[in-house]
Amino acid sequence: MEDVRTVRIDWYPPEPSTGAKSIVAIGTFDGVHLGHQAILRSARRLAERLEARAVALTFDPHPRLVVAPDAPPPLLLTPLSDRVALLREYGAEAVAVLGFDREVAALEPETFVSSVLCARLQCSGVVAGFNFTFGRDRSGTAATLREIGEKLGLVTEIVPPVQLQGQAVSSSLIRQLVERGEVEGAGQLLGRPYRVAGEVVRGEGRGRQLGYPTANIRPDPAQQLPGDGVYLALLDQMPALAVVSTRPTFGPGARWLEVHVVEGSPSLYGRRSGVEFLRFLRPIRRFSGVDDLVAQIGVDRERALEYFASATEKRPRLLQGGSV
Ligand SMILES: Cc1cc2nc3c(=O)[nH]c(=O)nc-3n(C[C@H](O)[C@H](O)[C@H](O)COP(=O)(O)O)c2cc1C
Ligand SMILES: Nc1ncnc2c1ncn2[C@@H]1O[C@H](COP(=O)(O)OP(=O)(O)O)[C@@H](O)[C@H]1O
Repeated sequence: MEDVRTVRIDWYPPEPSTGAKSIVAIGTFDGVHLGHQAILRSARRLAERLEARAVALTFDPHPRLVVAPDAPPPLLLTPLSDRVALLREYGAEAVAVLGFDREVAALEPETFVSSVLCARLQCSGVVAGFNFTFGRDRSGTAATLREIGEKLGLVTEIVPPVQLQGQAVSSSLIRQLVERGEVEGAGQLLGRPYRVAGEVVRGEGRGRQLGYPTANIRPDPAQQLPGDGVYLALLDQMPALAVVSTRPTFGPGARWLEVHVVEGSPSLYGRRSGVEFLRFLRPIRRFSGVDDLVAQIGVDRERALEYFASATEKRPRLLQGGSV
């Protein structure tokens, strides 16, 4: 397919202002981590210099789902709506979401740049990460992008890898940390706590009987959940304990995310709530009886109260959504 007029592009906000030239920050951007944030900052700076608009171009579904359909699907750090919001928060004035399919994946690199970037996005400059690949068989690399861009008169910037404590920041590294329950490390690479959002649904009412009601959150099934464990967390900014488990004490079932707000009794059913994971507290255990479980939850709650008392003292912005 060399006619790209039919390639689907959704804009956020919906109507791009017509005629304005754009500087396009391009990538899958899952996680919108420190490396992605550096790309967005470069695009914003370039846009200001060239009096253009900073646009983030991202792909949905995740390209790996399309190019490797038989492999297990990658679990996302940021479902699309979160990703779009974060791209805007970190500097994109508009976000363009390219409907990624086999035809887009098969475009020649030159066609992608001239027809998608230049014709559809009115691009006058492009910014990508050092390891960006695109086009047929991922034959386009950052170097190819620079080469084609220069031929077409585009300003091109390639952002080198961002490192933290000697490690290159990457979505797959963050995914591994989240999966292992290392949410603090993941948060450092993201530049903010790892967040999972979803609707609060009714459970079996057991939590309330135990004296510790828990809001059951139903996340997007395509999002990576932290590994099983009890975590210090914020639920819509409220200090909380988040539990990821199969509830082994009551006979293992499906994996759930549930959250106990440590002070107060907010009414949460039906609401869309966000859980920010701050720190791993302990692994899940199978208790021999309900009394032991309740005693342990009491200890967990004490530790949470202590943590939040000292954290808010040291970092007053904690409860206003400041990074921890
Ligand atoms: C802070 C906290 C820690 C918990 N830890 C465990 C645990 O280690 N093992 C376990 O089987 N259940 C644990 N639970 C209990 C269950 O996950 C769950 O809260 C209880 O079964 C209530 O379920 P319900 O939502 O159906 O009412 C914990 C609950 C809380 C609030
Ligand atoms: N401190 C609290 N933390 C979490 N949820 C609370 C809290 N206080 C009240 N709730 C409410 O109680 C509900 C959970 O009660 P629970 O008995 O565990 O119910 P169920 O398992 O049936 O959802 C939550 O969805 C929320 O609306």
